Amino acid sequence: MSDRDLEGWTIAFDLDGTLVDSAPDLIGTLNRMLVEEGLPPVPMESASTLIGSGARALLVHGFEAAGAPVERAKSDELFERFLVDYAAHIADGSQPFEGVVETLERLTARGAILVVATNKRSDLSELLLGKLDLTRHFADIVGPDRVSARKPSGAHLKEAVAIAGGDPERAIMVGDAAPDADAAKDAGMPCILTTFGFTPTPVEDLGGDVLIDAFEDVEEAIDGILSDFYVKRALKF
Ligand SMILES: O=C(O)COP(=O)(O)O
Ligand SMILES: [Mg+2]
Repeated sequence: MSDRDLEGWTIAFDLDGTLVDSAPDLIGTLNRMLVEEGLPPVPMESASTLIGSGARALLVHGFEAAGAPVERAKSDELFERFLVDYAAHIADGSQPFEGVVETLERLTARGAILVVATNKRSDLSELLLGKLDLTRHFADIVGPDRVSARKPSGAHLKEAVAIAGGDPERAIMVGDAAPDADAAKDAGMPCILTTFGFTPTPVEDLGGDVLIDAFEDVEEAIDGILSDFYVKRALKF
């Protein structure tokens, strides 16, 4: 096996719940919004049912969880306040999951292109990854505002891979929730799912190809997917 055996392959990573445990700051901002509205905060454990589809969805589901009218959560004014507060606290408590830096370094050394495909707005994703010193690992950071349709649409993944200079036919998705698994299916990409992320549906039921309990296991999962790919291709000839 050559040292750069992942040359020509792109790995697309989801952000929240895959690369970064961003629950403390997302739920922190949500709770400040709830308290300002005279509503009870939600417990940190509710992160898994609230995070995954972007900030607007987080606000709506958070207000629902607090028993408040969702109309209020949908207001632009509240959404703007949420974004300002979150940007100011984006890396107060958020941390990369264990093994992220080492694993991304190894994948890059093996020649893979790495890209972020997230439903978190691009500017906030850049801010968070910058503060955690993770930006240097990625060819690009692609939020929903930079593509024609967000996850669960496969367009998000295919366009993110292309923006990063990769080939969508030779790409693998790594995520933690239904929007990731569904987008991968829609794009025809193999999908690796973390079991330590945020998903209201049990991760076993999302239809991922491989589940990983630790971030560093992503490398072995990629190797398994690639060997299947090359075996199938060999059988076709
Ligand atoms: O912030 C969110 O709700 C979603 O972000 P993700 O797509 O990186 O999980
Ligand atoms: Mg996620």
